[in-house]
Amino acid sequence: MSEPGCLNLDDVAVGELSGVGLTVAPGEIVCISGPSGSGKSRLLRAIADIEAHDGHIRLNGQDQQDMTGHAWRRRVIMVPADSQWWFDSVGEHFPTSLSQDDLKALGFDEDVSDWSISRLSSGERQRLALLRTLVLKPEALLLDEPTSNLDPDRVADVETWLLEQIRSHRIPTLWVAHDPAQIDRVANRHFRLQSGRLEAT
Ligand SMILES: Nc1ncnc2c1ncn2[C@@H]1O[C@H](COP(=O)(O)OP(=O)(O)OP(=O)(O)O)[C@@H](O)[C@H]1O
Repeated sequence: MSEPGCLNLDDVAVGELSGVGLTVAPGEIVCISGPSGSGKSRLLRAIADIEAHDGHIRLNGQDQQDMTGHAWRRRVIMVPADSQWWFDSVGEHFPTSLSQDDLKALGFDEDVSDWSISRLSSGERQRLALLRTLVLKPEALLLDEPTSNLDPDRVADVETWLLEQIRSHRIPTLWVAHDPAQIDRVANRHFRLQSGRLEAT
C-alpha cells in the first residue's frame, strides 16, 4: 500500500449536483449533511465509481479514470447504509481471523464468526459491515450514515472505534451524517448539500 494521500474532488457532477470541489486530507473526516434526496448517497457512489458522473476524482494524485473500477474500489471503499452479504456465515466475509480488540470495541465476542447472516440485527449488520471494510485497509473511506441503526451507547462505541481507525491509519474520510451532535463530535469540517451544490457550513 502507498503512503496515505488526499482524496480530491474536482468539479464533480452527479444527478442534480454539480461543481463539487473538495480535498480531504489523510486522517481528516469531512461530514456531509443535507435534506433527504439532496444527493448525498449519489455523491458517495460517484466517488466509489459505481455511479456515472462528470469531473475528476483523485486519490493521492491518481485519477479514478486511469484505473479500473475494481482497482479503484479496492482502495476507495464505501460502506453503504444497507450492507450486502453474500455467504451464509459472518466469518466467511472476512479474509483473516478477527482481532479481539476490534470485536470487543464493536460489542462482539469471538464466536460472531460462526453466526449466520440471517440472524443479524440491523445494528449488528452495520457494525460488522464497518469492520469488514476496515480490515481491507482502505486508502479512502466513504461512510453513508454509519451509525443510523445503532442505539446511543453503540453510537458512542462505534464513533470511538472509527475515529481511532481513521486517525491511526490516516484515512481521508467522507461521512454522511444527519445528527448535528455527531457532526460536532467527529467532523474536522462539515459541508451541506443544498440546491445542487456543496456548501461549507
Ligand atoms: N440512479 C438514479 N437515477 C436517477 N435518479 C436517482 C438515482 N439514484 C437516486 N436518484 C435520485 O437522486 C436523488 C438523490 O438521491 P440520494 O440517494 O443521493 O439522496 P440522499 O441525499 O442520500 O437522501 P437520504 O438522506 O434520503 O438517504 C433522489 O431524488 C433520488 O430519487
